[in-house]
Amino acid sequence: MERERTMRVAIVGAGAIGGVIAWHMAKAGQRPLIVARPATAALLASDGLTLETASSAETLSVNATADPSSAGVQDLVLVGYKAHDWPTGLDLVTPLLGPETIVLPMLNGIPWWYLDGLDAGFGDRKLTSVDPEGAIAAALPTTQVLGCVVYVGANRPAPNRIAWNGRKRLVIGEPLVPTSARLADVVAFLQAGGIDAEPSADVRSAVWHKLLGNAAYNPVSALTGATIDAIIGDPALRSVAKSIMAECVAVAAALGIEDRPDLEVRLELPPTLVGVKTSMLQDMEAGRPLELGAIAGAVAELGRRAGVPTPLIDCVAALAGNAWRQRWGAAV
Ligand SMILES: NC(=O)C1=CN([C@@H]2O[C@H](COP(=O)(O)OP(=O)(O)OC[C@H]3O[C@@H](n4cnc5c(N)ncnc54)[C@H](OP(=O)(O)O)[C@@H]3O)[C@@H](O)[C@H]2O)C=CC1
Ligand SMILES: CC(C)(CO)C(=O)C(=O)O
Repeated sequence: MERERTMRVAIVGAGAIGGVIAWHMAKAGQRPLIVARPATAALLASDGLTLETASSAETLSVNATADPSSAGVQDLVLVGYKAHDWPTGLDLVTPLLGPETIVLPMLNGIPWWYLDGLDAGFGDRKLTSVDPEGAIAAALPTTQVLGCVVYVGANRPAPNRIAWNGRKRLVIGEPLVPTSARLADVVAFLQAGGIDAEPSADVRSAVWHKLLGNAAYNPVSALTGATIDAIIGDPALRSVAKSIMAECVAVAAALGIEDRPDLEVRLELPPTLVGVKTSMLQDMEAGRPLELGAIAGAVAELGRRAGVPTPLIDCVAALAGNAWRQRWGAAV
């Protein structure tokens, strides 16, 4: 309880997900420090952070800075970058870190730390598709990281305005041990901040559970413009999504994940995802890079190491990357 009151907490990257989490924590009175690039930080500091839903909009004042070194060492740093922004975004994260700081990466896909701590011989621990130069692993020892799986639906129509579709669930777990006191502390702190945080004793299984949907829907949505319900409702796209899920399950099984989901059940649509554009479709429409490395490339990379082919994942990712280049004219 004492730790809860005195915890120094920063949220780096207040995009759609960081914004939803920051807004709820601010609403609960926790006032985390938001660290962002200068334009976003200035707007947040002057105009506050607005969360809008289908029926409401509320603006809260927030603490925001573009200068993490002025903030000093934090107890907990939540990071809301897309996977490919982590290497360049480290500059805003590292000044906040001391030896005891816990880093909570709120991201989709296979995280850079995935192979650290696994006994099986799948080659070295570096995942080229998500940490090409090893910069993230070098800056953030896995001992300081808590794994995190994000169940939130949101987009960001303006840098200080978040459109929220609902859900604010974070599944959090230790990468190297099943549980710990710090995991319980972080979960309790986030719950006190209004976040539906829950601990997982097997965060890698939780990563795969969520990834099945992202791998199946996000690249297909970027290619077709379809919302998730439209993909599931179209027999041909549903079949593609199901086959991608099957490839993911095969890779996960080869890596020792025991969860064998019924894919027809996995393809049932939760009401919260009706009409939802995936984050990758939002990126395709806005000309922002696609998060293909973490959501498709890393599955393929792990598959290669474990001897499991992923031809459909490779094909759909190649098509989505090519479609982005055709539309936006640069490398992705
Ligand atoms: N959106 C969604 O519904 C969901 C997203 N996710 C996952 O959550 C993660 C975050 O996604 P989301 O919130 O949508 O992403 P957004 O694109 O909305 O936000 C990304 C944030 O990162 C910041 N950023 C990017 N590059 C840098 C950099 N080099 N230095 C500093 N800041 C940087 C941006 O800053 P700036 O303000 O300056 O632009 C922005 O605040 C992703 O892995 C995504 O897949 C998971 C579930 C649902
Ligand atoms: C589950 C889903 C589709 C929710 O928005 C998501 O994770 C994403 O958009 O990347």
